[in-house]
Amino acid sequence: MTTETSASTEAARAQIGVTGLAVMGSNIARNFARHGHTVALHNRSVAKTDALLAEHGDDGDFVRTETIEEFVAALQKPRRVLIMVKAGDPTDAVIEELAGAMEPGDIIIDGGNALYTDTIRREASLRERGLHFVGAGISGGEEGALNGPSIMPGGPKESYEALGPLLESIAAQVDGTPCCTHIGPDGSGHFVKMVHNGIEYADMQLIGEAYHLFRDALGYDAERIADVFTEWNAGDLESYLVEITAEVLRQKDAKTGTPLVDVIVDAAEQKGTGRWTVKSALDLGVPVTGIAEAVFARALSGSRDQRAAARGLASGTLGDKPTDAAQFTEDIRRALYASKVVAYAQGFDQIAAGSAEYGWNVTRADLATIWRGGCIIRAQFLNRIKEAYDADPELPSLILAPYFREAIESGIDSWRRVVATATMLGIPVPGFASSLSYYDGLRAERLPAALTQGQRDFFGAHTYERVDSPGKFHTLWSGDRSEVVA
Ligand SMILES: NC(=O)C1=CN([C@@H]2O[C@H](COP(=O)(O)OP(=O)(O)OC[C@H]3O[C@@H](n4cnc5c(N)ncnc54)[C@H](OP(=O)(O)O)[C@@H]3O)[C@@H](O)[C@H]2O)C=CC1
Ligand SMILES: O=C(CO)[C@H](O)[C@H](O)COP(=O)(O)O
Repeated sequence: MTTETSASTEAARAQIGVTGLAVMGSNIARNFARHGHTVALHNRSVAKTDALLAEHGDDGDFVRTETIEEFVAALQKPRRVLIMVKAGDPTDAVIEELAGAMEPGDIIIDGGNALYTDTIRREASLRERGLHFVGAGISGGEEGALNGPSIMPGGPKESYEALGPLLESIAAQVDGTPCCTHIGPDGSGHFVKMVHNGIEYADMQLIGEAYHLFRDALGYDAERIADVFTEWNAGDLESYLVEITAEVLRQKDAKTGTPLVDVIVDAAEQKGTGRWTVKSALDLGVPVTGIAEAVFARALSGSRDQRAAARGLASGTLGDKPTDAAQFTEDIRRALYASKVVAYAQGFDQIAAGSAEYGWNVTRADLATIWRGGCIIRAQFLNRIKEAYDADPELPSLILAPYFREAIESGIDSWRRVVATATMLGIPVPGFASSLSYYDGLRAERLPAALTQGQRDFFGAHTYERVDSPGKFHTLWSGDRSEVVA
């Protein structure tokens, strides 16, 4: 049923309003309408509203509006408005305009990729004006927005009571459970979405490294590599990203007839959520090496002038390529799985640290549950993560969960062979290598940090702890080098 009436001609009847009708907003609006909700539509430039109605007006019951006043007037109370515009200043501008037209008790939801500290600020400021502000991470891209995204709403618990059923109705469903749950107060929803994207970066980087090894160590063409990823997608690596990797690798370029991947410039771009994740991890003191390497790998790939200037640098003596392709393929699979576990473990550690820092009480098992469907990192694997956190919500590291521990310990030799082989062939594998180093660091009996502490005490009297006595100590390095209690 299509209803393309103007809001000024009828009473407020829309259950939800969506402002910002680009890729994400238009598809989410259609998703709401397809689930039987009446949706008020608004976009800064009316052309997008009209295009949506012209192409998809049959999806359900829409209310066309042009101005913010008309838009707000079209909504049932308490009014619920989903903002899907560019993050940053545009979001602030839209919030300000909406807040001026809305009433206490109404709910503004920001579904964009906002920085969580902006969300904390916005929530506090709107709360003072009597409005509920919900920062909701939404993942799934265009397809997910239309057919069921993963939704991570933060904000006041009471606003979730008015909002939850609506959001859950359009979210992806896995085993009858919606991929949407209340995450916690203020910026928690956008924080976990940010870390989700950081994990997305790490996962993509690791898949890219596997592809690189197949191409340059085994000499496989894109089609053959696609076959491997397709096969892997039927096993414990089953995931959206592995699935689309095969599709991208199989795609032929219409102009040249060669695999599309071979004509795409090898410079990865980024909008910023991966970088935010790493900055936040630095502030929280959580080592997210897999995510950081992925962000830096994109930056390196994009340093085109520097790379062009460095192209003739010597490789040194390289080793032999693997002779047993089947064995090396299995090694790469196990290295990919183990490195993935590390990247997810680090991301979940960051979520625990952020939750503790801001007092959010985020339940990691709930996150694993709602990331099983709809989002970019959706994977079989997340069922195992959910089980691990269900069994022990305070698990010190995902790596220690029996299932993951077994997977890593049984694949450790493969992991080492892959990193060693890549190093001997001059193939960069920052994701595989740093994950392995993290794993070795985590399990180490004794790290060289003792020396770091000694050096710090030497040049700055920063003190150290002893293995055999409590308290802090300092050596009089520029005196008689005796030790004093600090
Ligand atoms: N694309 C994706 O796959 C995903 C995107 N997101 C996030 O969702 C949000 C929407 O993404 P997407 O659909 O790609 O759209 P864009 O991020 O490209 O934003 C375009 C929309 O923002 C509106 N806009 C821009 N500036 C202003 C302004 N100053 N005032 C009012 N409206 C403004 C545009 O209106 P106009 O038409 O008038 O220019 C248009 O509706 C973003 O925050 C994005 O980060 C989240 C998950 C996935
Ligand atoms: O939020 C998303 C998915 O969950 C976007 O797809 C993501 O922003 C893409 O990031 P980038 O452009 O930095 O690769």
